[in-house]
Amino acid sequence: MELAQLLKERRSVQLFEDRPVSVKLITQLLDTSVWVPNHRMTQPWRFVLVHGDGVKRIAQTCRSIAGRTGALDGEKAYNKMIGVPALLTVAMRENPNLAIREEDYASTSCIIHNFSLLAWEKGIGTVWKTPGLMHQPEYREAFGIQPGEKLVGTLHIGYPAKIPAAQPRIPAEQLLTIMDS
Ligand SMILES: Cc1cc2nc3c(=O)[nH]c(=O)nc-3n(C[C@H](O)[C@H](O)[C@H](O)COP(=O)(O)O)c2cc1C
Repeated sequence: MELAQLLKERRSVQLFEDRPVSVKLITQLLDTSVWVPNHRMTQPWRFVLVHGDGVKRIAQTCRSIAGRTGALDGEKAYNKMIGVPALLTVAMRENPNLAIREEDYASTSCIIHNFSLLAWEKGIGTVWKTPGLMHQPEYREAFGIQPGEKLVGTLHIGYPAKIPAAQPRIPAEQLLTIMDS
């Protein structure tokens, strides 16, 4: 697939087939995804992949957080998670220097999008999730996220059961200022 087509046709997928995604393939895609630009080459990222019975454990954690905080319907939170074949949580070491931290976040975000595109090319769907509950200690603990690490998000990964329609983008022409002097 041409890169331009891949960029435009990738969608965030919320519903997945009940079919596992190979851990070997995910690892290979990740190994390509880390070839991002990274000022100072800090490479502050790390990944936690949860699949199989692990997803059930995370779904139970989400239900328990929802029950405790009352922010979400516990069963809804559980059911949303239990249907996801694989969860990839991306963590980033938080540099005390704000400028470096922002650069690091930019690079880590590039990895996530690289991964989503490479996965899409293989017929695998993803969605980058940053739910409110990911800031809760139990969610961080469930993925083994350490103090001093930013949880950048959790990617839901699987073969798409439904591909959502594209949401229109503002043409870049309307957002572009060109200066020639
Ligand atoms: C930083 C970031 C956080 C996101 N968090 C969520 C989320 O928590 N839940 C969700 O359903 N989608 C989330 N998304 C996906 C967006 O909703 C999605 O990209 C947007 O609706 C456009 O759809 P598309 O990716 O299919 O083009 C997130 C995307 C980004 C970049």
